[in-house]
Amino acid sequence: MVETPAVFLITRWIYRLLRTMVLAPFRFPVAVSTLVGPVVTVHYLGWLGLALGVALSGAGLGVWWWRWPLSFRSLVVLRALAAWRWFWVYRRHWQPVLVVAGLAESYQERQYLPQIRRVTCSEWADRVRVRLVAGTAPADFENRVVELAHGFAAPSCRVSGLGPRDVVLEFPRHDLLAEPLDALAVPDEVDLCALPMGLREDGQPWRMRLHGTHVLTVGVTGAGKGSVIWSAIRALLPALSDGSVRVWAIDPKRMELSYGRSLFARYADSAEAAVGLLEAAVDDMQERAARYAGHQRTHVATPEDPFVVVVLDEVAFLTAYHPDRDIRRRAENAIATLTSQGRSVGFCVLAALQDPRKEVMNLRNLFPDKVALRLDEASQVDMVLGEDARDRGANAHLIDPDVPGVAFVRLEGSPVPVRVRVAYVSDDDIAAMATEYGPSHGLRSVPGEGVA
Ligand SMILES: Nc1ncnc2c1ncn2[C@@H]1O[C@H](COP(=O)(O)OP(=O)(O)OP(=O)(O)O)[C@@H](O)[C@H]1O
Repeated sequence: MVETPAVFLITRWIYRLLRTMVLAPFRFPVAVSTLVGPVVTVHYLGWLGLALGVALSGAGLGVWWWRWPLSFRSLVVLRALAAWRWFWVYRRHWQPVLVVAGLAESYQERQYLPQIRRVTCSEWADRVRVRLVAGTAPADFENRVVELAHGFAAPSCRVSGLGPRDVVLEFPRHDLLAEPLDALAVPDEVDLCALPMGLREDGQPWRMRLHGTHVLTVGVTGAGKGSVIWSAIRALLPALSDGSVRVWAIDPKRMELSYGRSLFARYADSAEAAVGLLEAAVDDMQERAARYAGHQRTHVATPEDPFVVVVLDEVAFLTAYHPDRDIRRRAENAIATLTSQGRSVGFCVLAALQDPRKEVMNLRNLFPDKVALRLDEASQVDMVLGEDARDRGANAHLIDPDVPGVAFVRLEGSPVPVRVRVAYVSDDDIAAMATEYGPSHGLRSVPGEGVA
């Protein structure tokens, strides 16, 4: 083994120290001027000058905070917080946490650590930009999100790539989704590509697309699947009353959707009727597709050609649990046809499911969008959100049972799953929705017999 001579080590330390001192005013101009400014002031103007300077700066900051609180918050408060968090949390614990988590690399008896490049704070999270050790990959961090979150005392950690050799670790400081959300206000206008559903963990509204897609909501019993369905229906209400959107509902449990029955253009609660409803949807869809062929490539929702949302609660009842094989086969065929052909002609399936295993539901890949509420096992997360989702922090199997309505979803254009909480639409809300929007919508449903 070759030992590095002490003189080399000392020279390297001195070089590093000098480099830090020279670069510090450029890297941390505010911190350096806050430290150096008072010393220079005392030197040239004395203590009275310093007192005056402090008073003037304090007054200036006060006016800034009072007149422009938003810019004060982002340019002063959050930056000061970032500097503090960099120093107190990340810098201080960086080496032990990374070594214990197995993210430090060794080469020829020397240890190489990924370097913190920058820490920034948003209202809800810290973002730590990290320079990787050459020869390592972002996936090393993705595989250690649980260790990193615990190591820096954060509720979770999410990793995203930022060009070659750079990753960003996002650590929430507190959980904005801890409290339940009441049902959201009914929007004035319906945007089928962005229905207001709840809140994202970064404090932004969570909006869900229905147009041009199908959505599968998966979660154990009591995870909040009903909230996803009802929040979507609530966001559609104005379009239900003007007739440009129609909801066809299948309610095998006869519990979830029956409250709002008067909102649905069609409703079925028995297996036979449910399959009839699905097949009727396929017929309508195919008739529309034939009409559009060669004339129209995209669907625009109008009362003449409404956007049809087929809401399917506990889809496994039809595809796996029903004793009649013929029912299961017909249901699967109809769902597969609707999901594979319905998107461009204005048919959308919004389905809920408890158990995502293949033997229960082998059509899940026909749903482009998934909502993963609390799940039983890690392997189920892979089934719903894809194999890489847990590596990116989407641990839906670790969602606390005390926070129903919390889920992971992938937003458009981003591979990183986002944690959201769907608003809770209570039975009273549903009753009020049915009273206000139901009768004018003119429902014709035959309970128990299915298709109206
Ligand atoms: N978004 C939410 N926010 C807060 N609490 C919720 C939310 N969604 C559901 N809950 C609570 O959890 C309970 C169960 O919810 P819900 O019936 O929607 O779950 P589910 O997934 O549909 O279950 P099941 O499969 O048994 O029907 C509700 O009665 C309510 O108290």
